[in-house]
Amino acid sequence: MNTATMPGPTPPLHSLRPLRRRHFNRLFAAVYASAILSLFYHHILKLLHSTTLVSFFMSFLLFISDVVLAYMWSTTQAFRMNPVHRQAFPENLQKVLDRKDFPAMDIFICTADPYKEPPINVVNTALSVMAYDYPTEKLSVYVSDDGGSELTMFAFMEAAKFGKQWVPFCRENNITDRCPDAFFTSNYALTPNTTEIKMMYESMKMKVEGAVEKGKVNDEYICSEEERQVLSQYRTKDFTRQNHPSLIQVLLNSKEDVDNTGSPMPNLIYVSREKSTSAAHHFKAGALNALLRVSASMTNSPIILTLDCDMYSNDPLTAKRVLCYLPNRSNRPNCGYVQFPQRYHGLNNADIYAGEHKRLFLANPIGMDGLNGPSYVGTGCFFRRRVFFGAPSSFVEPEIPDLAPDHIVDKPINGREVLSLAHHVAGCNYENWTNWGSKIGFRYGSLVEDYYTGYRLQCEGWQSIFCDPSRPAFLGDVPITLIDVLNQTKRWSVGLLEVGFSKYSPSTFGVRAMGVLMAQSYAHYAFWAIWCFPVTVYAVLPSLTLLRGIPIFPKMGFRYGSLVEDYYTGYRLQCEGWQSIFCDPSRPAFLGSVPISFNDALNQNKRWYVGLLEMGFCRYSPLTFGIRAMGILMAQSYAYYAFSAIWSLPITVYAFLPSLALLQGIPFFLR
Ligand SMILES: O=c1ccn([C@@H]2O[C@H](COP(=O)(O)OP(=O)(O)O[C@H]3O[C@H](CO)[C@@H](O)[C@H](O)[C@H]3O)[C@@H](O)[C@H]2O)c(=O)[nH]1
Ligand SMILES: [Mn+2]
Repeated sequence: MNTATMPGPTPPLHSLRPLRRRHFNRLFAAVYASAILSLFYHHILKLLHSTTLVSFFMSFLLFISDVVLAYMWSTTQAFRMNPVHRQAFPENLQKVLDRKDFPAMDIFICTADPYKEPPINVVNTALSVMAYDYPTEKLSVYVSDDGGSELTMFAFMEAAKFGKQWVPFCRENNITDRCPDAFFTSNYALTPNTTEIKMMYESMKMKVEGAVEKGKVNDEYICSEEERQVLSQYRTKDFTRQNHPSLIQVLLNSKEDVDNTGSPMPNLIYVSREKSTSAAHHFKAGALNALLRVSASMTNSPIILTLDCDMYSNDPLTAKRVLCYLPNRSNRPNCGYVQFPQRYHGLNNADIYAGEHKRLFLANPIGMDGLNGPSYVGTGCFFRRRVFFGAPSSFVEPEIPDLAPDHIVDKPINGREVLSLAHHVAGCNYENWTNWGSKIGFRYGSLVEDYYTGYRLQCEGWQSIFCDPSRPAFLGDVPITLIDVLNQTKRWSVGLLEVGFSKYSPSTFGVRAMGVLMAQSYAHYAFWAIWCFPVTVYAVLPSLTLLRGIPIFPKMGFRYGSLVEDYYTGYRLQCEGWQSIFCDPSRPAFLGSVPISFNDALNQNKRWYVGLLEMGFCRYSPLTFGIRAMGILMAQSYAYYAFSAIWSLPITVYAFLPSLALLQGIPFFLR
């Protein structure tokens, strides 16, 4: 029975708390902005007063560098204006929603190359989500294989068998690490049960890795005529990864397949979209759009999770956590997706290479979450299927009505009718003359389809939510070799610049569509690559100018002397070892005039004090340099003057504090 219909207060599903530091951040931004303005004032003076071409050029480079730095700083401020902290309470879900009313979920896992992305890891990712703490018959896992490889297909045929043991094993033993590899490398309890399942896992792993090593599936591993037929599709003439027909295989069907306890299994569907060297395939965005359509023809679940093949689920509660927000339970009426941060396993604690991208994936999203919601980062993101079909208020109809997000599929997923539609929509020419990639689905036009798609969705008016539970929901691999990191950085920079300089640039189109602060956040990423300019200039220019003896930074006045040149000069002479004599005859040898107006006296005092303090705190301070140079007594005499300004502290305190204390009745002096 659904308790939500019973009277009484419903327990909260989530909470939202703005962080107190936002006040400080705003104040700091104001102060910092004025400092930047005065820096620019200095720069402009410097430019106007430069005498030679070389010094003008240097000043100009520094000026441009600082302009870039200031611009990037200004974009980061959008993240700091209103950071928020969110919490979900999945434990309250059962009081609000009956398990049978949980929405179905389609989970998309992309893989592209069996050699760079070992199939056994992809299988681990898939198993970790198939074992979600969620009604299994409502989960459908779709694997997109852009590598078009029999190795991946074989790995998933094995995974379908192993899953029938693994899913109930996790459920019955209430395992938290539902990614098999993570579980077997953790400190798990050794029972006959775990030893048995570990052996099954190891045997699957051996077969899959053995096949990858050989580059083809061994005949002895193929256990049925059906499997042989499936694999033979990859062995036809002219079959290459860039050129092959669409391959769709229902490996598990929740209506028919049961696990070893008799409970239904999730759907598991392998998809390798049609590829042809003459048709654009749009990389991952293309793969995701093919999955959007294939899944629409088979299950059409209202909620979609996208995952990179290396990002396994680290928390079985995640799907339930999402229900605390989606489809319509958040404070955001147009919430289109819930983004979890990218977290990684296998980094050392200090993460000395900053591979975790904490700013990108943790610090900045809480700032965007306080505005209209975080950007989409390609993985660990739960979407409402509806977001891919136009703005919240204007639905864009797909060309086949059966692909629309509200269409209910009531035919068996491995029936002829469904499969023929699925193959049709997985075709490489299917998207020609349609809205896919522009108004429908994941957007084409940038190498970073995730950023671009999230950006365009938010421009349409969709909002999002950032969900960062203390136990990471997903864990992925971080690139560890220099070449991989460079490649990734290059791909990201180019992709982001493509958006920055397109007609949908955040600084033009974006500002109008989503307001200044959100647009600034997106601009921060779009123009991420321009950091390289100031970084290069500041890395190289100072050393070059030093070699040429050209001063480029403003001079600090007090280094060169003191306002009280008399005191300072005498002091330095005595430090050098000169001595002196005091002569005070009874008739004054000289007479001067004394300042008599209050203002003149104040001015003189101020000048003296500042000059003396300059001395007291410079590197020739009587307290340090002086003691070594002239002995303690002489140094003390000079220190007496150098620090004469600090009299002001006790004088002020003794002037005010006793009266204040008296007024407040606080006893102050000894009785
Ligand atoms: O033609 C392609 C290329 C890639 N992929 C898959 O896309 C995912 C991400 O690709 P990867 O090479 O690992 O890129 P990363 O830079 O590590 O990924 C980050 O950046 C990508 C581009 O912005 C996003 O798609 C990812 O979600 C995000 O994690 C992987 O699962 C690939 O298998 C495909 O399916 N088809
Ligand atoms: Mn990756």
